[in-house]
Amino acid sequence: MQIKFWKYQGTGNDFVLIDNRNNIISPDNKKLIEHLCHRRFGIGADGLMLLENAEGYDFRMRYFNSDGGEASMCGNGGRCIVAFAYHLGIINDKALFIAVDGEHEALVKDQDSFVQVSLKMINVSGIEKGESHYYMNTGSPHYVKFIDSHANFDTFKNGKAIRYNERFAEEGTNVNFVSFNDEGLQVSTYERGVEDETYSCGTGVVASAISSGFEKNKEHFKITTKGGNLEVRFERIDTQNINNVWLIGPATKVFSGTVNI
Ligand SMILES: N[C@@H](CCC[C@H](N)C(=O)O)C(=O)O
Repeated sequence: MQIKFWKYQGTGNDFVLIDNRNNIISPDNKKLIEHLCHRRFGIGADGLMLLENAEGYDFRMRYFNSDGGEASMCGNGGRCIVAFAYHLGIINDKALFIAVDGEHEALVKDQDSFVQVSLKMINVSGIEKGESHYYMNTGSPHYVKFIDSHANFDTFKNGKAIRYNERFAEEGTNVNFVSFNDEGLQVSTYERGVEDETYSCGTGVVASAISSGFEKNKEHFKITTKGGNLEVRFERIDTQNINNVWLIGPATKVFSGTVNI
């Protein structure tokens, strides 16, 4: 059987998108999802998303890491699926959708070669502050560590060591490294479920901005990632509660095609 797919990327975090409103793919088919994301034997992506019907919402987002496992929230994926819904004509300049972590609003600005998507993320609470790290859930779990510079820094090696340490080995965590520059922040991320450094991670950039906000007493950051630039805004209620979190950046359709499944 052949199915149609679309490939999108948001600051280099890349995804296979499938319009699953007619249930053409079973979300339980882990092997197939892993195969479609494989960079040698499949289409190749950090993750796969199914756009599905959801009563009371424009659509449901189901996100899978490239290992085929249904994962927690993906911020860049959220921005890309909003662009996908816009290109399919499901939404105009606004969206309200449901994902694994709850409902999300989004705003769309068409820039011809890409779509600028502002995505409202969940409120963040229960923030852990350690000697040299922050740990929080921004839709997905994120460990954030500040480093002096990204020059010659090995995100894969250092990220993997934290992701597989005694505390995180079983459940996994995403690991972000943050350095400050004149523009704002530079962030690199090791992602669980991809088990590699990705070019960008939306929920990771949000966790990095919230952590940096405590250090710099700010509520708005411009962020550089390996795959491009993002912006994060939020409102700090107190040391444990962050509300009105927005992740803003480009989402681009790369190509579409059909694949045998
Ligand atoms: N790339 C994502 C995060 C995807 C989920 C993560 N790998 C996990 O399993 O926690 C993003 O842009 O937020």
